[in-house]
Amino acid sequence: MLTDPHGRNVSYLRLSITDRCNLRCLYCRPEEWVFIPHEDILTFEEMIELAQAAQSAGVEKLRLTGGEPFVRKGFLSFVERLHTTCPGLDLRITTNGTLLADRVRALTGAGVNRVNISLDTLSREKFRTITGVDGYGRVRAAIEACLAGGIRVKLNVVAVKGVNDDELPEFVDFARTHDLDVRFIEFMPIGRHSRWNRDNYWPAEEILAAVKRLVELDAEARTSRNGGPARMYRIAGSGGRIGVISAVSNHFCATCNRFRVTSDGKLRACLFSDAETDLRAVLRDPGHTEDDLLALFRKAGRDKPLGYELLRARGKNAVCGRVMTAIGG
Ligand SMILES: Nc1nc2c(ncn2[C@@H]2O[C@H](COP(=O)(O)OP(=O)(O)OP(=O)(O)O)[C@@H](O)[C@H]2O)c(=O)[nH]1
Ligand SMILES: C[S@@+](CC[C@H](N)C(=O)[O-])C[C@H]1O[C@@H](n2cnc3c(N)ncnc32)[C@H](O)[C@@H]1O
Ligand code: SF4
Ligand code: SF4
Repeated sequence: MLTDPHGRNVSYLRLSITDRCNLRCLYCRPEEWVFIPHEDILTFEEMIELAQAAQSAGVEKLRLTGGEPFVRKGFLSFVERLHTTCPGLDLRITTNGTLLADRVRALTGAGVNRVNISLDTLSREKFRTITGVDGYGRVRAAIEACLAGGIRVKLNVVAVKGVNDDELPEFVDFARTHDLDVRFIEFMPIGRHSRWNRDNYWPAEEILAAVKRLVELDAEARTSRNGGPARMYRIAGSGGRIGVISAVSNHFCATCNRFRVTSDGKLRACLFSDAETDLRAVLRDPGHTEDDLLALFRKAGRDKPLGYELLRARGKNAVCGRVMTAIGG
């Protein structure tokens, strides 16, 4: 088990499959961006080796993210191989949902039965404004296909004042009528060109207060030890839940259980820290063994920061330089 000086254990790894994406969400990355060169991206074989090493180090849950994981050619066969090679690893995916609708059966066959889908608006027009693409219908179709196919869905909504604060009632209604989790994520000041500012930042407590004016909420206890940072509330009389991820206002770093690996093989012990450990160099060294990777994991664990301290120290700048599409969220 990987532990750090703050008494935290790492049991959850987020692996970015690619930094490429078919959307250009305004809160996530700048219009123009230089992608990581192809040869620097880990091969699927390298990713599988990494997942095996992580499992040996005590990782129980692996989230595949991006960029958009489904844009990478061969992604589904990779998931299948991962499922076979690392039985027992809880496989999850975070996706924008645009390429998902007709892949649901293949996903369940590959052992994935929980998917987090990002959707920041319930308006087709606004979707186009936020993402630059007319893809709203495809995401809605993916949600319906997942629910019909037995995949549990959580919706991720990045809460941006002046963009989607007017849609709170519609999202609450969506959670209630679809019996699913809708989680509002505080907009984080990530990436050198972040559009984050005090005016568009919508704090979780304000969101919760506004939801409580609409419906009665019952706080839910955390049940999974590999769970994420969301605080969840059940909408009274419904199977739907509302959650907040208060990454800026109310840090959850004291219980942080995760590492991240970027698609170019850099281990980040904290989302907010650009301190990275180069796993790719080890993976591409013909003489390497799993122990070499484990030694790097342990070292990164020992140096894992408390992200909120970095947030506090950032002044007016973004908390880190890498963009979200490259880190994986
Ligand atoms: N600051 C911070 N934000 C996080 C962390 N983990 C996830 N997030 C953010 O939470 C949002 C939702 O992330 P997801 O990819 O759905 O993952 P998750 O919330 O861990 O998912 P579950 O395992 O289903 O709870 C994204 O914006 C992430 O950047 C974390 O450790 N620190
Ligand atoms: C970087 S995306 C990658 C996976 C996939 N493309 C998607 O959108 O779900 C992972 C998560 O990060 C969230 N995200 C991106 N930029 C963010 C920001 N600046 N603040 C908060 N969350 C952000 C997205 O909404 C998404 O839920
Ligand atoms: S990586 Fe996800 S959040 Fe970022 S632009 Fe793509 S779809 Fe949007
Ligand atoms: S900010 Fe860093 S330390 Fe805090 S919860 Fe997120 S990843 Fe963990």
